[in-house]
Amino acid sequence: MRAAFHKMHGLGNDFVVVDERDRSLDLTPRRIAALMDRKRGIGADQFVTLSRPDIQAEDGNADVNVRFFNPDGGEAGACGNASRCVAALLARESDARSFTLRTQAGLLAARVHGAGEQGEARVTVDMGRPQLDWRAVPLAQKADTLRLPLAGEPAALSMGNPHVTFFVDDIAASSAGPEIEVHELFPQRVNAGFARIDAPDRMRLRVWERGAGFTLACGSGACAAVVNAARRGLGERRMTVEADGGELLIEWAPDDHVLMTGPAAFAFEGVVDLEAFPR
Ligand SMILES: N[C@H](CCC[C@H](N)C(=O)O)C(=O)O
Repeated sequence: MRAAFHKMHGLGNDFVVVDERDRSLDLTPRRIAALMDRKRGIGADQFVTLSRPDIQAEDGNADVNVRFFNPDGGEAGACGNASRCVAALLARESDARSFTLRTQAGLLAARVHGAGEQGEARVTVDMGRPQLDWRAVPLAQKADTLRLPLAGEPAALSMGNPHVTFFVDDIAASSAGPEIEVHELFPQRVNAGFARIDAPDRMRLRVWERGAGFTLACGSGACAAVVNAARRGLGERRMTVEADGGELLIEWAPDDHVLMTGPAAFAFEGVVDLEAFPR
């Protein structure tokens, strides 16, 4: 079975996007992982599938259903950079510039500001409300998510996927990612962000992503880091987040929704023979 795909990225956090709106593809976790393999497959940080929304769904009509998968084959409830890319893709198909994406995290509103054919679009996604309760992160036991009982006293929350944020002085020294990802406190594992506050409205951030390792940028991680910084009184509710791959603008709005604005770029398109990859 041959499948068309779009290779896209948000600040270097890159994705293979496949479209199942017209036909289902024979995708298994093992095949998805193989397609993301940078040596054997197309190569990407995450794999994204689009499918037709169920118009009977009680939570309102979405333009598209979106699922996100990590290189280890695990599924993630949210992916900020990929959400911007999906909106930019939809903006190439019509004159519309506002879209509703149904993800595991819920319905996300996206607005595309100028979708260039090959250039970068600038997209704002409403990533919804952060979930601050320990059960929502989730944690394995009751704890104050503002200061977890771990070295470095990080803060934790869910953006539809689990995040923990360490506030550090030396970003380069942040090497605890792999251990934190699989720490027993996080039954669904966790994305570990290391944030250095440079000004009340500016931070530097690196994220060891669950199932992927350090990436050039992490959209949901940037949302988590800004909310956690504001909760701790370390930053304002609107901050520029400087990732390795570039900058995102994050605002924890007065209505408790987190708005993320940044680029979405088209790299190339292709067709892949899925049978060449193990089921
Ligand atoms: N590794 C993340 C998913 C991708 C998040 C990141 N790429 C983003 O832009 O939000 C997780 O397992 O929850």
